[in-house]
Amino acid sequence: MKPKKAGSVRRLLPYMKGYWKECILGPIFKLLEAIFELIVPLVTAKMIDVGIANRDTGYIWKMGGAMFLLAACGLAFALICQYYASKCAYGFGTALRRALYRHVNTLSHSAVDRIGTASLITRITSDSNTVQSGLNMVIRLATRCPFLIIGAAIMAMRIDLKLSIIFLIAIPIIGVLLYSVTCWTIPRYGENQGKLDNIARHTRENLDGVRVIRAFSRQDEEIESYRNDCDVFAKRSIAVGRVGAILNPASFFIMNMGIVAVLWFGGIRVDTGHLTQGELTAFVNYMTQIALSMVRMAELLISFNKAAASAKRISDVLAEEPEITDGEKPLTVQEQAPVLAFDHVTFAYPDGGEAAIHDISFSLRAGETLGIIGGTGSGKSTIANLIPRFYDTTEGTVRIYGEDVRSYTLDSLRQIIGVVPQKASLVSGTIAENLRWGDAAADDAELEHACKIAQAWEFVSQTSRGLETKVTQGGRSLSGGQKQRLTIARALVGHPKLLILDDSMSALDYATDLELRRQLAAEMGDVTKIMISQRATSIQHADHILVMDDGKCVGYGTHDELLVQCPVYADIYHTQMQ
Ligand SMILES: Nc1ncnc2c1ncn2[C@@H]1O[C@H](COP(=O)(O)OP(=O)(O)OP(=O)(O)O)[C@@H](O)[C@H]1O
Repeated sequence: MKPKKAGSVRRLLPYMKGYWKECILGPIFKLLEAIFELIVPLVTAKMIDVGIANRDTGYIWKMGGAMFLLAACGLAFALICQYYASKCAYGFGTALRRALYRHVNTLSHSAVDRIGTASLITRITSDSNTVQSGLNMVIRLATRCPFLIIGAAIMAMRIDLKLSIIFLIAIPIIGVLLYSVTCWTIPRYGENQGKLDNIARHTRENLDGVRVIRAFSRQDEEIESYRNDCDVFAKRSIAVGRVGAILNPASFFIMNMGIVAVLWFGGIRVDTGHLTQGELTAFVNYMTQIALSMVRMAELLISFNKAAASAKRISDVLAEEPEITDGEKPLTVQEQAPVLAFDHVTFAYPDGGEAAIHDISFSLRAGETLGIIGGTGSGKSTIANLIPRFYDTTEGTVRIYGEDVRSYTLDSLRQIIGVVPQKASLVSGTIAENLRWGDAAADDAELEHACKIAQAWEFVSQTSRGLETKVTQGGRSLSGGQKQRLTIARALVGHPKLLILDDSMSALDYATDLELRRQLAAEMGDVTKIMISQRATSIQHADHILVMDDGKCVGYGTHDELLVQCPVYADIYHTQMQ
């Protein structure tokens, strides 16, 4: 197994491809807006010192017009910047979400188990949105705020250097405040997203298991437990928000105290003739610009920190290298070689402790059927999971047509295998759309044929729309047995060479189970089948039966042989026959 690498925010940069132009032009237009903003106080000063002092109405109108023009240009530049920022941020967000979704689909089952589906959903949705908003904010403010702070400070210093000492004291105080709050909040934003994962996991489990919750009258307990998760998230978010919220008023307070000082000492300097009234007004305007920019800078930092925490979480997923890597050659059918062989296979789930199966060996030729039986948790599904490489073996080799499954490309390997998982799962859409997952090109006649073998045609044909009947999310509109039959039909549509039925007939009544097995034998005689079941009657006619107990093979042979040689099998069979 490849070690898990830590993600870095730099990993997200490639998704900016195609948006660098907007990312550069946006801040340039914002800078132009800021330059116009810096000129306004100078025009105001002229208006007061020349226009008002000399009661020159024409001059006042002229300066008023200049201010209007500056404002109009500033607005136009701001709008252009907003356009570029949105285009870049939304484009980047979309590319990131797509890449993340694509990458999650390449991850091995163990990586998905480790990260958790709920956390993956939060990362694809909430975290991507946070990064997207953060980028939008950075494009709009990251250059403008420092530029305005430095620019306004220089302009103010040009007006009166001595008076500037006041904001030269105020700015570092605010800087220290910003730095301290940022250092405190950054790690907490990351932790909070983790709490959001808990809420997502809880929501998912509760919605999936809503019927069980009602059956056990657990609504009150589940609501209480969900409320606790939400409370923890809310409390932590409020705590971080509170500290973040100090920034605005504290920065304003410090800057406003500075403005009071400027007005106080500036008034004295106006009296002594060192400063004009217009210059003092311009000075105060620059102070206000600095204050506002500092506050916006604080908001930017908060937004940036949130985005950085989310970017790290996304990057961690992107850093996961697919453990199941593609083999080199496409699978080709070899008539002479066994279709499937397990050669001393041992497998332990990552983080699962002891091996789930130990030293399993068997071999199957074309058209043969293997029945696997054993108690709960004995390792039956684990054997099935290793064939299409949902997991790779820890020791030993799984071979198809005589070659290690790892040598084949995943697509060609999985194309010849029809898997019917233990948990029947369908997606929203029509029955036909679900069945065509097996083979997108299959026509209606093929779908009908597959349904007939899987004993699904009877109920499908009875619905008013037949194959075009809608299936609700997860197949909730169907009974357990109907879902199982459709998932079997879906696997058959793909014309597999190897069919794996993982306890897929448990919801069928005995007569349907029998008829299904008859049809499979008659219509799919050349297909190699693995039938996992808890029912001895479902597998007793198989060519070979593998008996599993606590991860070990405790019997291998035909039904008659095992009745004599394998006490575990004999026990299961006789108990079920009673
Ligand atoms: N994703 C997983 N991560 C860790 N351990 C797992 C995982 N899946 C299964 N196991 C463990 O591996 C062992 C074998 O599980 P497996 O699902 O193969 O049993 P099974 O015989 O198919 O059981 P059942 O008949 O109940 O479906 C069990 O102890 C189980 O707890």
